[in-house]
Amino acid sequence: MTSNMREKILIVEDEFIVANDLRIMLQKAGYDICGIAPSVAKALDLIKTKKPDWVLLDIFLQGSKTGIDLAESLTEMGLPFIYISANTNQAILEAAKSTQPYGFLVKPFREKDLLVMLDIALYRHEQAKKLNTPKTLTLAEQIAQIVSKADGKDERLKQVATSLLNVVPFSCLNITKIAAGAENDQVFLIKNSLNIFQKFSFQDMLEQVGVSQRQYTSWRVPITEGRNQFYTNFEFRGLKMDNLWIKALSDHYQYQSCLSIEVAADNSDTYRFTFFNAEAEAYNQLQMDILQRNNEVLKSTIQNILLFKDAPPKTEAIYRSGPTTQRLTVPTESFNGIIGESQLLKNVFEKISIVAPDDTSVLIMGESGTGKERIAQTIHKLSPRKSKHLITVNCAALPINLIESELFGHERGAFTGATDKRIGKFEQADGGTIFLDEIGELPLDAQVKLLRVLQEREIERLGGNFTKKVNVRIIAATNRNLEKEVAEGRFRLDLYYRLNVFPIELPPLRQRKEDIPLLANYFVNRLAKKSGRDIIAISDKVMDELLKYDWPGNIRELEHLIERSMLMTSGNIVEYVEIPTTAQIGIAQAPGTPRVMTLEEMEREHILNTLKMCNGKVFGPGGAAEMLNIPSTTLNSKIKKLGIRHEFVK
Ligand SMILES: Nc1ncnc2c1ncn2[C@@H]1O[C@H](COP(=O)(O)OP(=O)(O)OP(=O)(O)O)[C@@H](O)[C@H]1O
Repeated sequence: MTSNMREKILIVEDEFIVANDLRIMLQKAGYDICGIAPSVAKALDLIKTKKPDWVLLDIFLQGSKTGIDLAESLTEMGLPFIYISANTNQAILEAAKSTQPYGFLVKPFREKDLLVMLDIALYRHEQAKKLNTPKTLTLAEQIAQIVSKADGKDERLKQVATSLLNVVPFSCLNITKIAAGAENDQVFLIKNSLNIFQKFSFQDMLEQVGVSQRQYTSWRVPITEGRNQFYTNFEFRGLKMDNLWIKALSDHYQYQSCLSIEVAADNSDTYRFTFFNAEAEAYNQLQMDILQRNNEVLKSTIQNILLFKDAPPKTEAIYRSGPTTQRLTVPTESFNGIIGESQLLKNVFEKISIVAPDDTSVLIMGESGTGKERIAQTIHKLSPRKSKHLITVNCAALPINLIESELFGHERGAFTGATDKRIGKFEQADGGTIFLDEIGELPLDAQVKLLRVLQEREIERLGGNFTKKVNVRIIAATNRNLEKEVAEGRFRLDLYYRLNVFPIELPPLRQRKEDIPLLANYFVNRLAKKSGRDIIAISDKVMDELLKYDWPGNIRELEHLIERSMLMTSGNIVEYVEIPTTAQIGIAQAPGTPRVMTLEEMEREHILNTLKMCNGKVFGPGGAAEMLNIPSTTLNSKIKKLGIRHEFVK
């Protein structure tokens, strides 16, 4: 690995012994330690006078300011930093993560861990500088974008809730006006098991929880309760005793902690944001500080979304209503075969344009069906390697015992059954690009070998005793949260850092609903051409239904649904679409007459139940495939097709 050995490092740490140990280790490795600061104030002084290249910082320091406060100033100054802390509390990790560090090392650590972490951080920082990587949007930037969107109020509120998840973990957000008798001026955003938010009005919520309006009124819910405070464990139980509404809500959804913050609107009304969590210790002062610093952002949510009245439905649309003979304007391909014009997708196009011409590794993150493979194909197509192969490997579809031989090849006789020599995918991709889909599924042994390819650019066939140089660009994709996989020991940290040099996050379809009409028309047109039919339009009613649905299976689900709708269309206008019911996607179904499940729904439910029984295990003995008596590759493709999310699959 190449390190820039004379990098100047500032250590911000209040425990002298730890700081001194760090200094000795780093100096021995050739770094220049330009100072040790026990507090944020001292650190800021030293930064001015000593001009470090890097900062290593602890979280809890002398004085009232924390390392997380300092991190914000470092970001403004463009100074890269790594946390070194003994604290592994989930809430603190979340708060630290929101400051976008180059790494987090947990004390006590081995000297080797420190040096590897720094080496990788330096490498990533160099790459980021070289590529001028657009930094991930801050919360304020994300919310400014959401506020200016044309989406309806509820949709934008749900998007705000999703963005807030980056700085504070919660399963429910309640925004309420603080005034006597203003209980109707409140909304609840509840996260379901698929991480999708649903909006409930006060009345809806009373119904959900099973509380009558009269009960609520008789409880005299204290209106000033919870001003800028967080309640965990004991205190939360105390709060429930004082506030029967919070008790009813929390008992119903099993919340065990909450955090409340007040925000004043321009019209002098005050609103309270209360976050609820099922963990008993989800909240602490750090998150409160972050939210207080973002007070303006919360205020903008009230001013521009909550108090905003939805305009009557747009009349201008590219789809047509009623029987019509006028042909649809079919979108031309927006960006090299990727359809969509939303701002979120345009940000992705910009990133692709920056990274495609380079050899940098790319990590594409996004839910299943968001188009990760398509993005990988586009990057390859726009790169100087376009005339060479793009080899795709789905790491989840490979049987565990064959993964290494698939990727790196094997010599004849390398293992029982290896009757012939095999050229692995890396060798096949030599000169071109390899796309490693579902990289999060790669077993740890294969991860070690992959790391070696990334570092040394060489492979070794199984059973071979020589190494071979390969010139391959790596694009990886995942629909898992790789950081969580790292934290739980299933994914190597060093490999994560190597792959995460240039991350591209693909937003789910529900966050860019403005792309739905374009995509729907594109699929109708494409399928009509393929089947030689003359289907020319989608009715307004169908398009409205498409726009209302949350699309847990994203673009793949939309494509399948359009395909099915077209089969049921006899004329030349798509007038019927069978949107999956909420019951199918894991949300409680509204009361009403029970309906008969379709075979596909039954299949989905049966697979989900089996996965739950097997703790998400698909392959191997005791796995879901074995129980269902089908090949694991078949089960895997059914899981994909039915839009079963990876939370259910381990
Ligand atoms: N922007 C787009 N425009 C047109 N078609 C798209 C777009 N994005 C995805 N698709 C289509 O949607 C389907 C799913 O896309 P893709 O296979 O790339 O998703 P994925 O994120 O890789 O899914 P998975 O994680 O399940 O492998 C494909 O048929 C693809 O062609």
